[in-house]
Amino acid sequence: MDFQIFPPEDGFPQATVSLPLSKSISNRALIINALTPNAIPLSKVALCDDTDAIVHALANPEEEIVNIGAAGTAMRFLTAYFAAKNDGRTRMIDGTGRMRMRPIKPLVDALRQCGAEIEYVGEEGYPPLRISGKQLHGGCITLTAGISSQFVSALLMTAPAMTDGLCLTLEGDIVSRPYIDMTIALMSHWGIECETSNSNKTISVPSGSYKAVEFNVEADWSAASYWFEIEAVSYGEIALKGLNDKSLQGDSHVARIFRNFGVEPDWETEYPLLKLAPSPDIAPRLELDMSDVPDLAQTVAVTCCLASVPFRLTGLKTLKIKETDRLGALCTELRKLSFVVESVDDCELVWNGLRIPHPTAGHPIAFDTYADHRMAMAFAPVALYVPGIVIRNAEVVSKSYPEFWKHLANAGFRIEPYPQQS
Ligand SMILES: O=C(O)C1=C[C@@H](OP(=O)(O)O)[C@@H](O)[C@H](O)C1
Ligand SMILES: C=C(OP(=O)(O)O)C(=O)O
Repeated sequence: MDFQIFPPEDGFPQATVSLPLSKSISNRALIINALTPNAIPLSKVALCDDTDAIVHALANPEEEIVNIGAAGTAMRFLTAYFAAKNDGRTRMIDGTGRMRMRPIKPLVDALRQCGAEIEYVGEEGYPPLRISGKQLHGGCITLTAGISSQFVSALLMTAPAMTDGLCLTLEGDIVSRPYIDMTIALMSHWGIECETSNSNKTISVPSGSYKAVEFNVEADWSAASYWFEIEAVSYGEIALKGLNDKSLQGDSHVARIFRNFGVEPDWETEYPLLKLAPSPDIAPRLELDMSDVPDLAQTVAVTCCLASVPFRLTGLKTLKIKETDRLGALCTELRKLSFVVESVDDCELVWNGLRIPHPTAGHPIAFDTYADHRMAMAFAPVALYVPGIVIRNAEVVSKSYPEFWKHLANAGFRIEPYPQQS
């Protein structure tokens, strides 16, 4: 379904938004709980496709084909989990067409070194995989850390179930480091302490049992980022229910990034209220290394364009292997708004302020979403700038934030189905 979006009539979005729960935290908590003897069930987890994929797979261990859809974390975490599950079962784990293009070789190689039996069903290095669950021995291994931190998290979480534990040395640059720190922090909550050494490049995990504990999942800071974007271009009144200042999520960094646009959360109010300074001191240009916060790249790039802030975002090499090639998708879609944004060396996104009008032939500007929830959510606020834009295949938001459109409507936006073009 395609949606046409109009801003609130008075131009000021107003809402108290009940943010979704963090899918990254939910997915880790579910895997760790599944490895915990007599675990205490989680009272709430994120309600979204990526978490549903893990909930379903864990609840149906007899299924021979595990379909995780488009969820990268589910593919990587469950590969390690099922490889280390000593139940003698063989399962095939598969996902969408795009998932079959997302690399998994470093994780498979590492698990094989730990004793796992995993085969590629199709192309070498990519899902689907055939996995036979067995007792892994673990040991000392090295892993390239520049493709996805999810490989590291998957290995760490399953390591206590390996007879010798795991000593993991990360090679090369480390992408998405805060997600590794999140994994280590959650394992500690469940009673397993990882030790880091060698400038944080070596992580040792003892063999042992997680302890049954209670746990509450935080609200999702990546989802909050779209509300920061809305505030930055509208002077709205947006309260973000459930948002935690002291968060395990690296994407909480969005609060610091958005100071560059004059937006700050007020933590003194009942729910954190986003505030835009009356005469915001907007950065003339942004230079940001995004390697710790790749999921914020779309939000920041679109906001910069709408706020006329030229930028250079670096550390983006993983964007090409996410739900879509996000570098290409951003350049193509921002071009529809006249912004000439360029991808440099497949790892940077640069806009020097150049704008070249893009003909619309009298039609509303329609943004393609490439089966990527973050494309839909980052471009929706453009309606404040060009009323009546269209977001194609708007249902993609269900990957992490199914209620996004409902929340946008609650904030005063008018959202109408738009006839699909053939
Ligand atoms: O571990 C996680 O929960 C995630 C890690 C990141 O992936 P990469 O490590 O592949 O960058 C991030 O983009 C993804 O949305 C969630
Ligand atoms: C990259 C993402 O998810 P995943 O890698 O888990 O599919 C995301 O949610 O932006």
